Amino acid sequence: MNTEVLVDVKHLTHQFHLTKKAAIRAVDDISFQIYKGEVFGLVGESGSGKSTVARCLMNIYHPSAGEIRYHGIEITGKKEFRANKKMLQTKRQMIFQDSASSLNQRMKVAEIIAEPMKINHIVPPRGSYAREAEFQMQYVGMDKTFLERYPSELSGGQRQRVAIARALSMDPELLVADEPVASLDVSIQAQVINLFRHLQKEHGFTFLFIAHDLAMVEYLCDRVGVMYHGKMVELGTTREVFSNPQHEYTKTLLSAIPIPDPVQERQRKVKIYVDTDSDAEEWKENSPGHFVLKRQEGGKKSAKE
Ligand SMILES: Nc1ncnc2c1ncn2[C@@H]1O[C@H](COP(=O)(O)OP(=O)(O)OP(=O)(O)O)[C@@H](O)[C@H]1O
Repeated sequence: MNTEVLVDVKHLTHQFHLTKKAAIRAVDDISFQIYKGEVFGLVGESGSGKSTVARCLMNIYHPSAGEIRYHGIEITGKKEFRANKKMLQTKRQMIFQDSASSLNQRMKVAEIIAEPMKINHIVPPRGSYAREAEFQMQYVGMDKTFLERYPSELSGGQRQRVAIARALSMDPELLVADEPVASLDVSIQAQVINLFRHLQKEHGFTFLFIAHDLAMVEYLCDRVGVMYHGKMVELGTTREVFSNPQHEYTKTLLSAIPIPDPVQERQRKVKIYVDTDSDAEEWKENSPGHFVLKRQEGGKKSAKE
């Protein structure tokens, strides 16, 4: 396995501030690396912080703490980001779960695919934007007749292929796909997953694949990180994690029929950190399904349930 590090995440933390005094810690001090050319899977239940990690990696969110290095460059710093903006915007591409809202509904497919090349002043390798769009469409298994259609005239699977074609038009080094098949029919999911596998092998991009479906992760990924409550509780090769899970949560995830555990269910609540006892009371009352913690100096927390 190539162990050249492309993305190096150290002590990444991200909080969403709900009010001046209350915040959700979506990602809580996690560290991991993504190697060049590998498929890295991020799994975990809904709300465990996967999308927040992805968005921090893509500079969509500015992390509350920690650092992210891409090719050794610290990209959370504004100065470094600006100095490397073109490389970071072209060489890292992201595909979202819902292509219906991530694609511009007023543009035809040909324009959608060519748009990032135009914005980034990239000369199309095949001579014209039209030819480049046609090539990318065929690369993702779609007929060129679709180029003249609007996203609303396509099925969910076709739209997701267009989103992939658009991302690949940038010749990315890192592709981040956040639950890219979650909104598709099961039969179409398999096609798109196979397409990802084929494209990754052929193109060789580094791939961060976010999913909650373990079968897909096992099929696609070289290594996997398991997230739980904003923490990365397990990290290893897919084979290691699937054959010998160490963390209780991973074991639960992997068991074919998860057994409901009232203690775990209680812990599964989203944590909200607040400053005072009265805030805690107020949040507790107004936020069923949340676990309210009082912030203490030195980072220690005490439960206020
Ligand atoms: N913009 C936001 N404002 C406030 N809280 C947010 C925001 N985005 C996410 N959160 C909260 O942060 C936590 C982590 O959310 P995140 O979307 O990163 O999890 P996830 O594992 O990707 O979940 P899913 O699989 O449902 O997308 C959740 O508690 C979520 O409610």
